[in-house]
Amino acid sequence: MPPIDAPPSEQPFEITVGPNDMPKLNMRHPPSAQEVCVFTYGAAVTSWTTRGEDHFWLSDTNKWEPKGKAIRGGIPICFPQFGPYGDLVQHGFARVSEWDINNCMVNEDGSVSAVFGLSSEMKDREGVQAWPYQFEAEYTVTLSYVGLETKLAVTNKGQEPIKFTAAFHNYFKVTKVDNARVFGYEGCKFLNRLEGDKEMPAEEDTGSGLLIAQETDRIYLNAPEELAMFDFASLKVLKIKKTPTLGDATLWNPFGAEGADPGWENFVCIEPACITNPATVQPGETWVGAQLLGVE
Ligand SMILES: O=P(O)(O)OC[C@H]1O[C@H](O)[C@H](O)[C@@H](O)[C@@H]1O
Repeated sequence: MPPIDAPPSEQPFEITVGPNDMPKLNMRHPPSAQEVCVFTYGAAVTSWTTRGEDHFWLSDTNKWEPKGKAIRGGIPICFPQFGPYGDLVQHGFARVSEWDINNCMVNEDGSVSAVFGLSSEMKDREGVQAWPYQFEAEYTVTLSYVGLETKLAVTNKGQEPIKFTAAFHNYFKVTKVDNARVFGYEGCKFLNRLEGDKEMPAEEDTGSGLLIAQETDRIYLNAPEELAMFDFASLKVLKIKKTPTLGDATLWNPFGAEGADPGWENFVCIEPACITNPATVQPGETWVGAQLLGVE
């Protein structure tokens, strides 16, 4: 790690403000030339770079107003509800709530972590009161030699079991959606969200990955712990490793459908999630879901 008097560009943590004075944390891991930016609004990762190259797509339409609208791009956190499956706002309140920065640390192995917190005690935070449970959520973002890890830990602080769905809504940047091939979903059945969540059989494994050639909105069931995406133009391989607690994974691109973000051609959403088998947390217990992202 850099010495304490290292130049500002090498310091691991820097809290600054983004558009409209929205607080954000820049975290660096100089030995691997990685950097990540996380806004406290939604604890939203908005960029992750290796040697200056960003792997996340961020919409040009973002208004950067912390007023109930999620930042589109990066990694919105869907919690405690994925999509419209429940009584809460679409994808839950975590992505439209202001999170605290609980801790920033250099770990023993030289990796760096930032920990964000949101709990039912923070009654002033957007949406929190709409969920009738006592909870403490901790979101840890870590940069290490292997890549970027995001980890959501949810502790039940109440007296009754908590049930929720969640996802890391990754917006991966691609040169063009049809240059991308997704690997890992071969052999998995999926719910087709475009056909009322109809369960579809697994597609044939062609060995050359899945091409998105039309509007796609799917929840893959029992998705493997490792997924990957290859971009033919940039020759970039992106690898996703997820914990078994995130049994599902989605695949989404609106492909120019009505209302699609004008930048739709440049992202593919692959979202490790627990949707079809919601998480249940007993009083006093903690549920943990994590993903590790790497690029080659
Ligand atoms: O527009 P948002 O609420 O951010 O949701 C964006 C997308 O998220 C997920 O990928 C869902 O499967 C899609 O159905 C949804 O359109």
